[in-house]
Parts: sequence; structure tokens; C-alpha cells
Amino acid sequence: MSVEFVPLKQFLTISKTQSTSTNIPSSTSQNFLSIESSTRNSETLREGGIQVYSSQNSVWHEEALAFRLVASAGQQTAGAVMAFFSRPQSAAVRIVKPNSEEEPPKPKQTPPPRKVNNSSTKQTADVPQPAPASPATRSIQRSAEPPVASPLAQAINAPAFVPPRSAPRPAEGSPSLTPQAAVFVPKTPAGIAIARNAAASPPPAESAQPFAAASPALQAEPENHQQENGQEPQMAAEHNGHQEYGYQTGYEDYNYQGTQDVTDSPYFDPNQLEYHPHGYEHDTSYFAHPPMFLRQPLNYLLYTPSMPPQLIRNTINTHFVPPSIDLRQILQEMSETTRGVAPAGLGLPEELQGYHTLVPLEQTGNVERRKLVNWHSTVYRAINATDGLPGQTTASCISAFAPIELWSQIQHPGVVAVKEAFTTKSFNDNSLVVVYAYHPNAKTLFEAHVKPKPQTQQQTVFYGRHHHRHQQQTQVLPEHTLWSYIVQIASAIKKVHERGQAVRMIDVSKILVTSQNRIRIGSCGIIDVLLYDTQQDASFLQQEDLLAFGRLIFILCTNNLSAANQQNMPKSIDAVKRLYSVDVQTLALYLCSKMHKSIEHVLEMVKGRILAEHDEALMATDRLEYELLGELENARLFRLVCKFGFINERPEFARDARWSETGDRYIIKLFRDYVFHQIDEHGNPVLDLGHVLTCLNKLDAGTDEKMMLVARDEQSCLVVSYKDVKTCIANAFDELMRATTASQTGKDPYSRA
Ligand SMILES: Nc1ncnc2c1ncn2[C@@H]1O[C@H](COP(=O)(O)OP(=O)(O)OP(=O)(O)O)[C@@H](O)[C@H]1O
Repeated sequence: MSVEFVPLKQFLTISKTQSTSTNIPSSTSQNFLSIESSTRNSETLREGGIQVYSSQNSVWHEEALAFRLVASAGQQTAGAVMAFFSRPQSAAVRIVKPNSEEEPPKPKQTPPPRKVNNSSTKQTADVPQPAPASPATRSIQRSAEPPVASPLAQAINAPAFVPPRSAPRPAEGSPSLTPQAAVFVPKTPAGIAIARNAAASPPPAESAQPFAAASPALQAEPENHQQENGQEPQMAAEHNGHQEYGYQTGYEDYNYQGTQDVTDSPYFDPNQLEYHPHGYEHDTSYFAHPPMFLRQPLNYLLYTPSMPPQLIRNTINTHFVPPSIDLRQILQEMSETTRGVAPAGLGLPEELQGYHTLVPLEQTGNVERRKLVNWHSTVYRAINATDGLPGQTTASCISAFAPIELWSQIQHPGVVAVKEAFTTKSFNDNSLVVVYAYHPNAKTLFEAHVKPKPQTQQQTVFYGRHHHRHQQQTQVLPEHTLWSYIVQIASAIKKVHERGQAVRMIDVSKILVTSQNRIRIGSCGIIDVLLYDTQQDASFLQQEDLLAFGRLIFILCTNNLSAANQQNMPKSIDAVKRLYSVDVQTLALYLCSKMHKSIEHVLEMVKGRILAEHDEALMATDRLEYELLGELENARLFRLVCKFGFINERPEFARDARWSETGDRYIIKLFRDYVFHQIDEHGNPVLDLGHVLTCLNKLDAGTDEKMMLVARDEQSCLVVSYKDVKTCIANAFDELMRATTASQTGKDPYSRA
């Protein structure tokens, strides 16, 4: 979430309390609470942005949906496990031990990593499997011949058996998984199939490399791809149906170059900086560069697929959803930003009414700032530790915060959700804090389309916010995008107006671009609180909204903040005529006219575009559903890996007979080795993600396929099915679960009563 702070001398004259708050109960918050109460350390689980209006500051907040999914997934797992398992019953075929009379046991100096064999053939179920010959012989190769029954001792001394991991080098041209491909978890059924194939025909052991070994050629790929599928395509390439309004021809008359600095343009009006639709004072600090600090960026190649392009699921850049590869990177960046922390020394409060880890999203300190009415504001990202009970509120304060309560009830995709508001002195002044949903890496429309752009891309992050994408933008907004914005804003206005309220924040600096072509009106409710004692007619304010909407269209069409000023109107109309369809011009003029307007009439005027927008939105949901399908595997396999982590190597099991070499839990230990600790014939570790995925998928499915597990000392082996291992793991995990529950309730974990 994000929070906005306003220092409020006037405001606090209303409320004499030092810290007051109004909490907006929401079903989402309650859901979170219930999840948090069932998990520990919930404080890291919710994210928030706070916008704090103060003479210096502002803050916000929002739920971290990603965490909620993990938490609920964990609960589902637990429930399934508890319902599923009975007492452990190992179905292992048998443990084969060397006969000490026939052959003396080998000395147990530094036992080498055990070798394992995926003997997926049925024969292994009933016959003794060939055992490793000697520790020196580390080679594990898949035998082409079916295993032959042999006396035990002979089996122990038999030539080394061959697991699929170190199969002979595949013939040239045969399909194999490259190390790079193995790095990435296949996301689709097709991907899984590839992984399985890869497990059946693994790469030569020497080609196996650690995951981080990404090829430099692949590193360049996302960038190129981005250029091809940039979010802001060239106007000429845009299929907007209005190419006659070509940017070059249209704007040349206007003497305004797209990449030119706005301030160099003859169209530039120094007075534009004084444009203040809501009483803001735009000053030169508006264009000041925020303080930047360099940081080590994450290597997104470790997160995004470096698969061959033909294996990437969706390369189409749809209106709202970028191609898969870009989408994944954007989401990773968002996730990284959400977890960022501010550099030390900013003097921010450590805790603020249940919010912590404040990170300014804009410049703080002694900088010249624009004003919102008579106040300055600063936006921070913050993390919500608790849901914060309502503080002491005076009657007058309750009425001042009433608009926030009204706004919190407005749930609309075009409005940044309002959460709560309170006052504070934590910033060494009297501030109003308004908490909003946080949209990582959001930009204002001004930043996205109006502000002059740097010519080069920079891998820099300003206070944890990424600034290296989408820097290369043309200055002319494609008409298709413009209509999309118009429809989204009109829809938001409709929602607010029909509730008898006014938006009062239709401004390029307050509307956020939160993802590809998705915009939301932000900072709603602040003006209502700040001017709560100024009685203003709602219908008058609604007319102001529509006027602001018209001005916004002119600004976006011309990239000029003063485009809608009286003296610039003729030029602006001319520019709109040249660059955009007559429909845009008609709508903008209607909205800027002095006649009585209504949002219903606006919707009537844009109804054709609404259908197009609706279709794009449906296409986006289809795309996202498709992307989501590929992620299903992740949670399932992640839960399995977590179970392994919970179960294996627990010190309390060290002396438990069931975990000893004759116990039923021993299978889990050996299976873990089989999955993760493979070695090749030279004793080198094999890091084959394909093998791990194949094993975990079979384990999760509980297949009857059998494998041979070899003890670490290579003195015995065990033939079990994945189903057996699954049962063992489930039983062990169930036991842990019951122990956990018992420790919370004080009951004996092993008592079934
Ligand atoms: N809810 C939010 N989630 C994420 N980022 C936000 C949110 N609200 C604002 N921001 C970001 O915070 C930054 C500052 O926002 P702000 O509204 O102060 O814009 P501004 O252009 O600096 O306007 P002003 O000059 O009035 O302060 C912007 O870059 C904006 O993208």
C-alpha cells in the first residue's frame, strides 16, 4: 500500500488528539487477519503504500496478495495431509544387505555420495538389483540389459549399475535438455513433458552446469525482445486506424519534436508550470531529478525463462498483457520493489500506526515541492504489520475522516483503493496520513507520457523503484492507448459520480499507470479531508471533474501541461486535429465546454470504444489465465520440496529407530539423496533440474513405478515405488504436523485421542 502524509496545522486544530485514526474494516483485511493469526510473524506478510500529507511527507498500504496465496496454499496442504495418512506402513520391497560371511563389509571411511538408479522397469520390483561394485567405481550408467537375478554377494560386486542421470551421451541430434533449459522450471504441461524427456535422455554429465550459468547470448534476449514488444510502440507502427495523424507531419507544423525537451519547444509555455487544476502549484521542482542511488540489480535471467523462443508460451504483446517473457520480468521487478528498503539516514519513523519499513517513492527533505492546496505531500511505500485498531478519535475528527470512509467503500479497477487515514506527529510535524493500495513501480501519467524522457536506458533504482524499463517512449500517445485511458477514466468517474461524490483528482500527476495500459486514479479522498469544512456542491465538483477530464485529454494529446490553458487552446485543438481522430477532438471539446455535462453523456459518446476496451479486457483475462495455468506446477512442487525440508535431517530424529537404516523412514532419506544428490561416473555432482522435476512429479502423483535407492555406504539397496515414498513422506509429515499442533495445544503429539 502507499500512504500519503500531509502536515496539518489546520487539520489538527480540529482534533486535539495527538494521534487519531479511522480504520476501514474490509473483508480483505479480515481475511488477512485470519491468515495472519494462523501464521507467525505476519508483519512481513502484508505490504502497504502510505501517502502522507505533511509539510514534508506522505505514505500508503496494500495487501501482499502473493503472500496470501502462499499462506492459503500451506493450509490446504496441511489439511490434505492430515486427512490423507494413516500410520506409517512402509511398502518397500526389501532392504538388501551384504552378507558379512560371504564378503566382509567394506571399511567405512568417508562414505562417498551414494549412487542411485532409476530403475523404472518393472523387473526391478521383484529381482535383486545390481549393486555398485566398489566405491571407486562411481560410474552409474543405465544398463541396456534387463537386470539379471544374481546371488546377493554377486549383486553387490556386480559392475556398476547405470542410473538415467548419467546415461551415455545422447547421439547427435537426439533431443536433450541444454543446461540453460534445465535452469528454468517448465511451466506448462508441454514444459513438463520436455523435462521428462530430458530426464529420459539426459545431457552428458559434463554439460551439466550450475543454474546460474546463463549464456551471454541469452542475456541480451529480453532487451531485444523489449524493443520489439515495447509498451509504447512507435506511432507509425501503431494500428490505431488513424495513421493519417502521423506524428512527424502533424507535429512538425507544431514545431515540437517528440524527443525534444519540452522546455526547448516553441510550444512550451513557461506558465504551464503554474498549471494547477486543483490548486497545486507546479514549480520547477516538478522536473527536478529525484536522488538516485546505484544498487546491484537482481539478475532477472535467473527468474525469467531463457528458453529458446519457440518454447516461450506467448510472445504476443496484447493490449493489457505483455508477452510472457516481459510479463514475468515485470512481475519479478514488482516483487523486488515491494521488498525494497530505503537507504539509511533518511530519518523516517520506524513504525507508524502499524506500518513499518517506509520507503519514499519521491524526493524527500528540503526540496521545493508542489503544493496540494496549502500542503505538501510525499508518497511512501510502507508495510502493514497489523491491522491497527482504531485510535482515539474526536467527534470533529470523525467527520473530517468521513470522506475516507466513503472512499474506502469504492472498489473500482480505475481507482487506487483507499484504506484508512490517521494523523501523526512521527514526522516531527502534524501530518495527515492517508493509506492507499500500493502498486509497485507505478508511474504517474505525467511521468509516463508528459515528462521529457532521457535518451538512454539506465539500470538505476530510485529508492527501490525500477527506472530502467520503458524509458524509450515516443512522445505521442497512440490513439488506441488514449481511448483506453479515456474509457478507464470515464468508467471510474461514473462509479464515483453515481455515489454522489466527485473524484477531484483527475490530473496527470495523480493518475497512475500501474501496468501495461492500465491506469487508476490515485490520491482520492485527500482533498475531501483537507477541505472537509469547505462546503462545496457535489454537482459543481462533478462538473469540475469533467472539465479536468477534458483538460487531461488535451495534455495527453499534446504532452503539454498548459495545453488546456485558454491562450493555448487554438494550438491544442489544431494539434489534436492533426494527430487524432475527430472523435477525440469532439469529446475533448465537449468536456472543456461551459455547457452542463454528464458522465452518462460521455459514456454515450465513447460507447464504441467501450466495446473495444471490453474485448481487450477479456483477452487479457484469457492471457493471464493461460499464464497462470503454467504456474500451478510451482506451488505443488514447492510444497513437496518444503515437506522434504521439514522432514529431513531433523536432529530429533537422529536417534529414532524408524529413521535408522532398518526403519520405514529411511526410504525418505534415500529418496532425497536419489532426487538431489546424484553424481556422475566421475563422482561429480549432477545438477539436473529435469531429473528433480520428473521425480517430484512422479512422487506427487504417487505412481507405481519403482526405483532403486542405494544406501550411502553402498552396502544395500532398496526397491520402492513412488507410491511407497509418497506414503512415507505423508506419514512423516503428518507426524510433524500433529507434533506442531500438540505443542500449541499441550497435547501429546502421538496420542490419537
Ligand atoms: N498508490 C501508489 N502505488 C505506488 N506508487 C505510487 C502510488 N501513489 C503514488 N505513487 C508514486 O509516487 C510518486 C509520487 O506521487 P505523487 O502523487 O506525489 O506524484 P507527483 O508527480 O510527485 O505529484 P506531486 O508533485 O503532487 O507530489 C509517483 O511516482 C507515483 O508513481
